Amino acid sequence: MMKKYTIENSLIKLVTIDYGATIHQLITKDRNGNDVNVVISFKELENYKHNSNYLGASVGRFAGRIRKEGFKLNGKQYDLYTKNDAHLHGGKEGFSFKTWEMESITEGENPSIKYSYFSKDMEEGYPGNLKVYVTYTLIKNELTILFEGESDQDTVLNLTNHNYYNLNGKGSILDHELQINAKNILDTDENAIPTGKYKAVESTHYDFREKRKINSDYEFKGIDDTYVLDEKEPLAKIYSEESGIEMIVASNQPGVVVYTPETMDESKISNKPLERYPSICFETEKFSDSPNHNNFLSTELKKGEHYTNETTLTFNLK
Ligand SMILES: OC[C@H]1O[C@@H](O)[C@H](O)[C@@H](O)[C@H]1O
Repeated sequence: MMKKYTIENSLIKLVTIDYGATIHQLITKDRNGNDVNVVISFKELENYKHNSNYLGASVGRFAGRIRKEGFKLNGKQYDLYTKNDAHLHGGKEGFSFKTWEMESITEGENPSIKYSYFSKDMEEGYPGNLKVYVTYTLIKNELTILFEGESDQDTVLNLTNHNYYNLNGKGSILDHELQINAKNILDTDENAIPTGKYKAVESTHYDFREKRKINSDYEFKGIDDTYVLDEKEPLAKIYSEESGIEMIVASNQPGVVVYTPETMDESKISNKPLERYPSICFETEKFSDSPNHNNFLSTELKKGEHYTNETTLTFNLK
């Protein structure tokens, strides 16, 4: 049985489940004071077990992709599970498909909930006994998602949360206004594996350096790419005129995978109705395939070293 836990303050209510340490619902108020669930949610918790979208889940041991040849660490070759010629989101059964331990939950002004997961040495082909944690904390109009980890051997680690946002709680994100402070995205091959080069967003539908409606200026063709974040706040910002809700994304990570599926299986989802391009993910993380690229920030986690990925979502009303 999956266990569901709710934390809330006067502005935000967060419902998580221990399976995948998943965010099930993230509820805030629109400008008329009505509740809006700003993430896409499955109706039945059971559906998170067959979650090929990784809806709301904590993703690991390696969020994103690693090339089919695996990787080398300290001169040793590590082979990984592959599908469609790539290793995706930690393998066949990554952290999104594990039951995490609920470590602690607090109430009051700044409520929080902390989950942990212990990944054994060589689980999914990765070296090192690894303990990871995710802590969700609400402070006023902010949700902070803090991932931490420690291993007893050198390993690689790249964690992220996989929420699908829609600031109206339904419909489409095409009318949302988006800003991403990135002049480059990662260039990728036919298997969505980075080539190691950057590609300028200038004069393409990827360019959100100036805030604009997603479907304006360029024909929107969907995005499934890594933005290389410029060190400028905010990393990303999204706003819906309809609800008046603005969400600001801040993170200590170098990249954000922006993913906008064209459709989602509405029969299993509680947000209704859904339209074309129903949601957008902001997966703040290090780059895909980093273990095979010396020019990318390293995803190596040395024995005993402490890993942190801290991402904060701020909700404002306009
Ligand atoms: O459905 C899960 C999705 O996860 C994203 O992070 C990834 O970039 C997409 O290609 C897709 O695999």
